[in-house]
Amino acid sequence: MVEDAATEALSKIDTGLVVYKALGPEWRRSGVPRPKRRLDSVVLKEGMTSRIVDDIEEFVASRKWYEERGVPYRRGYLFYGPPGTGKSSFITCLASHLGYSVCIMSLSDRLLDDDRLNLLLNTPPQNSIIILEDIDAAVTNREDPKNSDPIYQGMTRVTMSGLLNAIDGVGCAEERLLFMTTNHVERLDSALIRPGRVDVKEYFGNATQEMMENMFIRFYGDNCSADDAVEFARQAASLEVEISPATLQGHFLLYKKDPRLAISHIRDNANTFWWLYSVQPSNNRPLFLWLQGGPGSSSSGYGNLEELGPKDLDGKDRASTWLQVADLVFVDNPVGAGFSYVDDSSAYTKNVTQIGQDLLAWARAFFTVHPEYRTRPFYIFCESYGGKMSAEFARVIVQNNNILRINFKGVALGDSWISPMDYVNSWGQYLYANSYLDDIQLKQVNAQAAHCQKLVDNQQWSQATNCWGDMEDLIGTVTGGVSWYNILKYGDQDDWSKKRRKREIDLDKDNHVLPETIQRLYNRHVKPMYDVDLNDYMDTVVRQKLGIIPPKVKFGGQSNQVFSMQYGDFMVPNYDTVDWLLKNQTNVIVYNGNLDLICDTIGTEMWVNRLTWTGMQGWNTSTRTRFGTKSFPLAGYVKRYGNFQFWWILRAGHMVAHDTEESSIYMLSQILKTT
Ligand SMILES: Nc1ncnc2c1ncn2[C@@H]1O[C@H](COP(=O)(O)OP(=O)(O)OP(=O)(O)O)[C@@H](O)[C@H]1O
Repeated sequence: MVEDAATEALSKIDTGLVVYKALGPEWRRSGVPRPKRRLDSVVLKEGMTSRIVDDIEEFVASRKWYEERGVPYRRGYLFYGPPGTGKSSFITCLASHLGYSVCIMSLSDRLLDDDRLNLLLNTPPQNSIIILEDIDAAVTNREDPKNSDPIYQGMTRVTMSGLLNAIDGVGCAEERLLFMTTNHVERLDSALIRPGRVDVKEYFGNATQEMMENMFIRFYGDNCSADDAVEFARQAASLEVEISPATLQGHFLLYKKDPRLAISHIRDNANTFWWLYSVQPSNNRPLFLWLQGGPGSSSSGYGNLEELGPKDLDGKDRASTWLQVADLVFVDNPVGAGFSYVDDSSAYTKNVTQIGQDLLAWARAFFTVHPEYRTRPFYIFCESYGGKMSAEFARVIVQNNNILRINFKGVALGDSWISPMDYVNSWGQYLYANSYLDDIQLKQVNAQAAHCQKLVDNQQWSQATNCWGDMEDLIGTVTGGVSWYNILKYGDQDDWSKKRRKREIDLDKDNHVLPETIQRLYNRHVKPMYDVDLNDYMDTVVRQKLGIIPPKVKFGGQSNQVFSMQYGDFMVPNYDTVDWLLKNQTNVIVYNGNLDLICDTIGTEMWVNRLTWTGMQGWNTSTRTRFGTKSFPLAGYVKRYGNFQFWWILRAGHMVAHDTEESSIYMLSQILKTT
C-alpha cells in the first residue's frame, strides 16, 4: 500500500500536501491542501538530507522483503534537537517528496488518552504518514527526576504503556511510517526509542556556518553573491551564540528585500557611535580612524578631547591636532565604550574576532553614508588594546575590500597590546635598567612572568589574565607605584590624568560584579579614562549638541562590562595577524613611546622580531635613522623596509599623541609621504 501510494503520488507531484489533524477519536482534514515543500527548502548538515531520503525510499521499495520475512512493514523515525531546527518542516518535505498526506498529532493534547491514541495510530487515512510531536511532553523517562516536577504533571493523559501499545501492540496497523519529534531526547524512556519502535534517530542541530551560508543563498537567490553569504555566515558565527534556522529565517524576513541589510543588522542590539571631523575644502584629504584602548575607553571622548582632536576639554583649540594632517573619525569600540551601547548584555563582544566583525559592519555603514571617503586614503591609528583590535580590523578590511571598495592604505599600531606575554616578560628587565628594581626584586618579577608564561603556553587564558593582574600588583608594590603609562611618573600623577585627582577606588554599582583582579585592572586602565570632567562634558554639552544619544545611555556607563567581557581574550596574542598583513602587502606602521611601561618598546621589539614575513631579513639589516622636530633635534628614530616601518618616539609614554605632539605630527606627515 505504501509503495503504491508513493508511486501514485509522485506521478501527481503538483497536487498539494493534504494535512490531517486529530479531532477527538478521528482524523480530520485540515484546510485546503498546502503547497508542497521541496526537500532542499530545509537546509540541513551536509549529507543528512540524502541519508534520510535514501533510508525512506529504500523502505518504500522493500515491502516484499518485509513480507517474505514476516517483519511488520513499519518504520519509525525520531527527529530530535532544539526548537526551530526544521524537524517538523522536514517531515512535511518528505511527505511532499513521497506524495503522502500527513497526520499530525501532539501528545501534549489534554484530550488525548490511551484509547484514543491507539485508535488514531491504527486508523490513519490512506497514503499518509503520522507525526507525533513533542513526545517528551507526554511520556517521559520514568527515571528522570524532572518527571516528579509539578510543571510536567497533568500535561497529558497518555501513559507510557498506552503509547508503546499503540505503536506496536496487537491491533496496530500493518503498514506504517511514523515520525516522532522532541526537543528533549534525554527525557525519553529507553523503551520508547528502542529499534523496532524507532529505527532511525536523527539530530537536528542549530545552524552551522555552512548551513547559514546555504540558507542565505536559498533565501536571497540571485539577489546576493556567494561572498555575501560567506560574510553573513562569518559574522553570525563570530557572535558565538547558538542560532536556530528558524531564527535565521526570521532575520532574513526582516530584511527580505536587501541581503546587505541582513548582514549589517546582524547585531541589532549593538549600537556603535562615531564622531567625524571633516575639513572643507576636502582636497582629497586622507581619513584617519582612531581606536582607543582599554578595552572600553572612549575614542570620541578620551582620544578626541584629551589626546589629538581639534579641541581640548576646556573647549580650547589644541595646538597640535591630528586634524592638521587628515580628517578624523573616532569610533567608540568595542560596543559599550563611550557613547556606544548594547541593548542586551548578550551583545557585548568577547574577543577581537567579534570586534573585527563589528568594525567591519561600522565601515560598511560609514562608507555608505559617506561615499566621498571611499577613494580617499584611509588609515587606522590606535593605542594600546586598540592595537589588537586594529590589526584584526585591518585584516577583515583586506579580506572584504572587494565588497567594501575603499582606499585602505594601512594600519598604525601605537603602543599596542599585540603580544601580552612579550610585555609581561620584558617588564622586569626594563624596570631593572631604569633603577626601579634591584636584583632580588627582578628575580621576583621574572618568576611571576614565568608563571604567566606557563599559563599562556597551556592556553589557560582566564588564569593568565589573573596572573597578569597579580604581576601588575607586584610591580606596583616593589616599585612603590611607578606609572604604567610613563616610567618617569608616579602612579596616577601623570600629566594626562591631572584632571583626575579624585580617583574613585570605591566600587561602583556595576563594578562589584567583576572578579577582583579584573576590577583592579579596570580601575587601573579604563576608569581613569573616564574622569569626572570628561564624563560631565560628554554627558551634558556633547549630548545636548548631538541630540541623538538615548537618555538611557550614560557616557562610558557600560565600559566595565566591555572590559570584563575580554577576560578570556586579554592575554591572547595576535602578532600573527600583523604577519598576515605584511605578507598581504598591507602597510604596517608600529610606533612606541620609550617611556611607556605597559607596552614597553622592548616587548614590542620582541614580537616584531618574531615575525616571519619575507621582508624580515631586509628589515633587520636596514639602517635606522634619527629624526628631529622644531623643539627637539633628537625626537626619535625610524626604520623602514618594504611595507613595514617602526618609529621609536623619545620622551613619550603610552599616550604618544598627547605626550609628544610635534613628533606625532611629524610621524603622520612622513607616513603619508611614504605609504
Ligand atoms: N534547517 C532549516 N532550514 C530552513 N528553514 C528552517 C530550518 N529549520 C527551521 N526552519 C524554518 O523555521 C520554522 C520552524 O521550523 P520547524 O517547526 O520545522 O522546527 P522544529 O525543529 O520542528 O521546531 P520545534 O522543535 O519547536 O517543533 C519553519 O518556518 C521552517 O521553515
